[in-house]
Amino acid sequence: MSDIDEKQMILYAQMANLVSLILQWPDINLKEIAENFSKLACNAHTVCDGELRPLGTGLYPVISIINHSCLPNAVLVFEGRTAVVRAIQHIPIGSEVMISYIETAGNTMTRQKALIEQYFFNCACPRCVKMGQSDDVIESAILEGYRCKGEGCNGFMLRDSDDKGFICQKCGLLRDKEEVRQIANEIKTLSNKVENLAASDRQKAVHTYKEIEDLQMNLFHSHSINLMRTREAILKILMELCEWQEALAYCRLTVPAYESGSIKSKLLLCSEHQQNIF
Ligand SMILES: C[S@@+](CC[C@H](N)C(=O)[O-])C[C@H]1O[C@@H](n2cnc3c(N)ncnc32)[C@H](O)[C@@H]1O
Repeated sequence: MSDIDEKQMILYAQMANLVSLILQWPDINLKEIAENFSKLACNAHTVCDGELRPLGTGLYPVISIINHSCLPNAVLVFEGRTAVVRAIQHIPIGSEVMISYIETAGNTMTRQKALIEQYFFNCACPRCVKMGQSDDVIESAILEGYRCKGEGCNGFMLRDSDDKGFICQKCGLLRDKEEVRQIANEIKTLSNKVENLAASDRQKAVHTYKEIEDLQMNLFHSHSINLMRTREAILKILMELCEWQEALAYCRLTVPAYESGSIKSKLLLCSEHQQNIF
């Protein structure tokens, strides 16, 4: 409980009060109920269907002893209500089975933030202990950084020391920060628009997401998470529209971001996703 921030504590206390109001037991221990809510948050898992849509929360005592790694060797999937842990690589006898509690397609800071906020711990996995080291900086620049505009260059870019923009670490080309800002603003405007469209007009939503995709292809590295998320959104709507061939093409486009570096756990889910569609 000591690791939980104040806002979360207040939420647990409010939930405990609600339980007390419903049960009306004279000797109810509010602190104990709040503690139980915090234990549930750290040990429960989101139960998803075959298309990774969340169905609810489940507490599985055996699964809850499995630790987290941002470089997992297994994934947790659900067959109905049954939780299944599936190896995604050879796990030698005596090695620890590790799953990921969070979306692994994110840079170290993003992942650490998610783990602290949702599970209240500082991750000490082999990927997180490399934070700030060159491998980690490169992975972050690929997943969340900008694209080099040099013809055929797929280098990653880092902010230049004069703060004029971003320098490609492969060919040395500078990308002006004003240009980056302008495209980012256009993407933001379209993203605000598309949120309202997704429920009301799917065709228009796909059209707008494709405009965002074009801008993001110009702005971000080809393995960018932002680009992948836009493609996942297009894929979801195409599936709802039963546009299977185009959905398959988009499903395949989302794979490279997961293949980059170490994000292979999601691949298994992605291939399952494809099997469910086709
Ligand atoms: C679902 S439990 C996992 C089992 C737990 N280690 C145990 O002994 O019961 C989740 C808790 O394990 C710890 N944990 C899991 N993965 C970790 C990691 N990669 N780094 C640090 N702590 C971790 C955290 O305290 C987290 O709240």
